[in-house]
Amino acid sequence: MKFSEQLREKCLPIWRQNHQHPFVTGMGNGTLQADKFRFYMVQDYLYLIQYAKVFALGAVKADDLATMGKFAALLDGTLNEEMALHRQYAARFGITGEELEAAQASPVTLAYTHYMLHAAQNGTLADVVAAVLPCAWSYWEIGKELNQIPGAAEHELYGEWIKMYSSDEFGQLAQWCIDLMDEQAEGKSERERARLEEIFLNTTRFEYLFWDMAYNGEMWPGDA
Ligand SMILES: Cc1ncc(CO)c(N)n1
Repeated sequence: MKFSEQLREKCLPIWRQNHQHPFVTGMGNGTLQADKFRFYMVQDYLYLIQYAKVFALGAVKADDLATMGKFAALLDGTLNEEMALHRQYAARFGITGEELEAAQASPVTLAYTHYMLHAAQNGTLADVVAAVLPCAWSYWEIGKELNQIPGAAEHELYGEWIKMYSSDEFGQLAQWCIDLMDEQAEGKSERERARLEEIFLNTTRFEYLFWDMAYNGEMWPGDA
């Protein structure tokens, strides 16, 4: 079994919980309240700013030009395509790009992004990939699953989200991360593989916490 398959298998219970989270199922059947999505969109924008930096660290840690170029493409895709979706949604909610950028990160957004940056900054290229893989892979799977629901991709609010994450373009980037994980795990010691598993497990858990934080509008104590 490929290393990436082993990772996914080990996290399967949480992986399934991510797919079944009411935020996710609510986007699929259109019942998610718009204010929950608005909260998510702002937090996800802040998340993506830091996530983009993890891709930049991937370029720093790569030791061949092809891999550097791919991380540069992932960085560009995040800042200029994925975040353009968020900026469009924000405009519909009456929020400007500047307001988005200046928003306050929630405890979970901060913990998740700092965890990824810490793993990437202190680790090898394999650690960088293990940190970002659940993000790209689970969004692609969720996007494809929601896209199967008749009419979901045409929903006036959630349709664009579903189209973006189920797209072939997003899927190709996710697949590239999966393949790079397998390539990087080859020849690594048991100890190193265990560390990669731990990082993958933790960011998979953070994906769940992120959906939950968005669903419940969780902010800092004392903040609305
Ligand atoms: C929290 C989170 N995980 C993954 C993605 C996919 O890029 C995203 N936009 N947000």
